[in-house]
Amino acid sequence: MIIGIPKEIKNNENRVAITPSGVSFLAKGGHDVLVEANAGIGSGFANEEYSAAGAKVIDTAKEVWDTSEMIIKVKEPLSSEYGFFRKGLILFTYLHLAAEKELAKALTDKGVTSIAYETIEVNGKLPLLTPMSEVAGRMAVQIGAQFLEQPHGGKGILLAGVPGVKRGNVTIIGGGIVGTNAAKIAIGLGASVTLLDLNPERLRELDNQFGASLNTVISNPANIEEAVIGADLVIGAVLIPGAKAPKLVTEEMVKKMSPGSVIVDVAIDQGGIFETVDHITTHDNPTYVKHGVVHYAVANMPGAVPRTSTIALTNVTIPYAWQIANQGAVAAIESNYAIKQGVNTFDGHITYAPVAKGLGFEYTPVQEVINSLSTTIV
Ligand SMILES: NC(=O)C1=CN([C@@H]2O[C@H](COP(=O)(O)OP(=O)(O)OC[C@H]3O[C@@H](n4cnc5c(N)ncnc54)[C@H](O)[C@@H]3O)[C@@H](O)[C@H]2O)C=CC1
Ligand SMILES: CC(=O)C(=O)O
Repeated sequence: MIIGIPKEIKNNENRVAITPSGVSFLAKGGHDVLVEANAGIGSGFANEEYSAAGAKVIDTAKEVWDTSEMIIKVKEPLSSEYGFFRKGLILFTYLHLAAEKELAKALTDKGVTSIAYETIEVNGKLPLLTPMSEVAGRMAVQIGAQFLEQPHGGKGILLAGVPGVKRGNVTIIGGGIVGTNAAKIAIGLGASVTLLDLNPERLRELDNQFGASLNTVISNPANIEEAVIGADLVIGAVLIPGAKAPKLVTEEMVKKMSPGSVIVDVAIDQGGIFETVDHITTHDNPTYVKHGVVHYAVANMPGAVPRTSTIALTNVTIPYAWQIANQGAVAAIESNYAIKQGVNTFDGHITYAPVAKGLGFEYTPVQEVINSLSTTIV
């Protein structure tokens, strides 16, 4: 198969979808890998390393998109890339379509086979989301600590406190991968940490893992309000796979937070959990202040630590890319349930139920679409 790796174009997105060792693996398997010139520079991988690994380095994004049967990316295509879509093209990347109506429309209008990293599922877990959630969870605390500093607009507190001065309060909403990693770092910094989740079993596991250094609280509106109002830093880490994130923190709650507190809405890629987060921010301009509270809502946080993130991401994506490249999309979808769960659009249909519901579009199971096709699709 011809596999294309365009350079990422989102603001400060320095990750790349494949490392030179990933290229070598695919190339040795007989696949042609086209890498756009300088796609790996931000992650510290030079064009020459890709060439040496067996890739063909291509000057323009257009040539990469137009020549490839499968495009592997990191982030969702931006509108300037929609013109490259065509029927049967396989797109393997993060998509977060529940928060991206125009993209969902463009993918279905053009009949792209889009396979989203974040909905590939194995035993109820999301293995292609996990490493980036680990990165973002760990980053959320260091970013929050930075914006609590007065020169960065915060109230001027040190999360760790010092002898004789109390520690800062960190509230984490959602106790999955992001939440657990945020808790680990916040506890390590010496903050007083409260974590809320809907799932009592998850809270039990976290209680066993962190002991008395973590307050675990069941998530409901009253408990969220209490934990948010008393916090210096609130981290949004909720996920309902594929679906738009629920707005759990209301504007009234944010108004009651003390001035100079900080919100880091990691779940912004699925729409965010704070009513007061009304737009996605960027690494260039990461925060805004509303009701005296600093809001951070960057949807590609791992893009700021690209070397770590690229290696962590490609560790988990390459085996799936390998299977899709070897078998073609239809056979890979039919033979691997994890890949089937990743398919968000196929032949003009939305094939992932929570995305369809979130966008108000019709849902068609991918197997139904495949069965209805009389012609063979790659
Ligand atoms: N902004 C960024 O750069 C990045 C964002 N993310 C996003 O972070 C979010 C969280 O991801 P993960 O931790 O991997 O998900 P996860 O599935 O591991 O954890 C989500 C947790 O939310 C809990 N939850 C669901 N409804 C809840 C409610 N009403 N109240 C409290 N907890 C609730 C679930 O029980 C689960 O424990 C996702 O939207 C993910 O895409 C991940 C990586 C980077
Ligand atoms: C999960 C995701 O969207 C990211 O790492 O950018």
